[in-house]
Amino acid sequence: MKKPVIEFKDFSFRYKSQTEDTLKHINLTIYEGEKVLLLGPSGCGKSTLAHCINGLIPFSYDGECQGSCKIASLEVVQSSIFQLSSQVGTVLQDSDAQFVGLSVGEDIAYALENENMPREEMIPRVYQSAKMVDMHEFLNHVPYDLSGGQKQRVALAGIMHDDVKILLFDEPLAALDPMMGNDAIDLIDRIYREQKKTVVIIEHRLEDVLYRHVDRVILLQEGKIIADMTPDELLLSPLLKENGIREPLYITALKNAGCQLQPDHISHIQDIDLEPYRQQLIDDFHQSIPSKPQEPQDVIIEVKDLSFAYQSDHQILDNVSFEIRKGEKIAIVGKNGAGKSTIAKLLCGILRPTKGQILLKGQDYMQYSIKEIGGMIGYVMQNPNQMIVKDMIKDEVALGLTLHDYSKEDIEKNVEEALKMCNLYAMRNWPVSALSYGQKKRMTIASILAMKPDVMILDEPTAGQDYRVYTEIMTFLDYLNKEYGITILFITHDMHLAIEYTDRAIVFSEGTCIGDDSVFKILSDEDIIQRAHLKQTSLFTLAKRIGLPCDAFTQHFIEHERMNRHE
Ligand SMILES: Nc1ncnc2c1ncn2[C@@H]1O[C@H](COP(=O)(O)OP(=O)(O)OP(=O)(O)O)[C@@H](O)[C@H]1O
Ligand SMILES: Nc1ncnc2c1ncn2[C@@H]1O[C@H](COP(=O)(O)OP(=O)(O)OP(=O)(O)O)[C@@H](O)[C@H]1O
Repeated sequence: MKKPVIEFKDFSFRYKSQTEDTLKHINLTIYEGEKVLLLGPSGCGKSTLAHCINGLIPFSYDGECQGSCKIASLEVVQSSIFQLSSQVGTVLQDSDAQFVGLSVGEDIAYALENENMPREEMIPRVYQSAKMVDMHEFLNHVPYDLSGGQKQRVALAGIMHDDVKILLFDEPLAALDPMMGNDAIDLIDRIYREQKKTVVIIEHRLEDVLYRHVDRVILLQEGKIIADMTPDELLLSPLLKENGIREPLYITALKNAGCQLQPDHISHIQDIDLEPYRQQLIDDFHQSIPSKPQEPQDVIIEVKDLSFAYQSDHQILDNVSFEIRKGEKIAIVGKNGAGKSTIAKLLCGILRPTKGQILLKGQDYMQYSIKEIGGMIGYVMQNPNQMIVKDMIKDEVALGLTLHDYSKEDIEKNVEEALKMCNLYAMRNWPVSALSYGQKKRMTIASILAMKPDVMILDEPTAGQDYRVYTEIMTFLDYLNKEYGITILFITHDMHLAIEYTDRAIVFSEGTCIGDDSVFKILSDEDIIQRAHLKQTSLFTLAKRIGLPCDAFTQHFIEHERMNRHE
């Protein structure tokens, strides 16, 4: 008989500053050794449910609980945070918020130190874990100097030693490069199988999580559980579409071609029997009409032989050169720590090159002040918490405009427009602290949009967003690009975003530029994929299995999606 380890019975929770319950009458039992995926649109209460499991509610977040929530037989409201934290290990969405050590090594060793493990035993264990996430060369580094994905890797390494029953992952993939994302899902799967832990994963990237077996998917909507089923059942139901969650790309491709899906291993592209769908996919593919390439525009940014080091003995970027033309949409892709955010900071003048030159509209960057560059090039950082200064949403979005001496009327107008565009207008008078992570991210995009820059650089703009918001943000950026000619650079680990919304990819690996071509060509190049830790989407796998050309098949899919969006 399976033993329940997480039990919610008619459980509701209301944050102190909210007038309505965020979680409403939750009834949910998760059994020992199960792997469960928690899905739902942004703001539906996934992280709030996670906070109840790891004890942050009621200990760190003020509010009112009703009903019962038992974790490993402990009634949460009657237990201490220490009792609960010895049962649950958490990897958070915001990797900055979870460091406890002063160095990477100390951080990974934390759980072992708590167990009083002797040093000689601990050192090889820490090295081994760091090696599993490819961070063994960073053991002496300060966590705060790491790239976003490197921080997330350290958090994953740390959790491997936790002697806990339950492991909770709140968007573990958001900052990881595609190859590491796969490795992380493998790693979680291994811990689940070998150590028989109960695993709860919150993640918008359904397809990436389903890469390995999941027992159940729980779907949350406006604080209520609306579905609890197997992945196959969920993929066959209309629930994903109805709730604004992106289904795996190969499923969409099969549906686009008019295939009637059968309930047969459809949650794994490798296992699915494609015979019943083959002819339909081929016929649909042959109806493709390729779109016309765009005329090239003037160069707006020119990067020449650029090198950069944070510390003189450690080169981060080495002799990087590329040009960006007005109106282009470019994906900057590559391995965690390759230097993508560093290049973004150089492009918007926050950092200055150690060697080489950057030209903006034909003039050397050195001739502009940081404020002037900031008016022309907007940068939306990866972690919204690193950008936020003000307490109130409206003030935060107005901040850049105020600093650039815009008139009161223009500030009002631009802020209102940007908030509406980012679907935050209804929350304009809220404090920033009441926003979910995904909502905060949208607010930081609104702050930059309000400035109407020539070039926008967005570092993982859609990480942590549900598909509805993802599509809204991306369609909107597409509109800004087409209507106003704004040049857009996306730093992204999301290969679907790259193929669907950009025309060109610049690829970085270990501080050098190893590829600069159309996204389809880049993702057809096995060598670049390996070196830059990229990943072919499931569309490539589907095309390969059917025997169609991968890049043309992907392009056909993208054209179809674009047409659907504009209908
Ligand atoms: N500390 C807080 N105080 C008040 N309200 C909050 C707080 N944290 C979250 N909320 C509200 O609770 C709702 C659910 O937030 P939660 O973070 O659980 O959502 P989520 O499903 O994890 O969203 P996302 O996918 O965007 O991270 C949101 O509407 C948010 O505004
Ligand atoms: N302030 C800093 N001081 C010292 N080293 C730093 C600092 N910021 C970043 N680094 C190092 O520079 C390298 C490049 O980091 P960067 O953030 O540019 O990578 P990235 O390609 O954006 O990675 P990710 O995909 O993980 O976000 C990494 O090895 C990182 O550890």
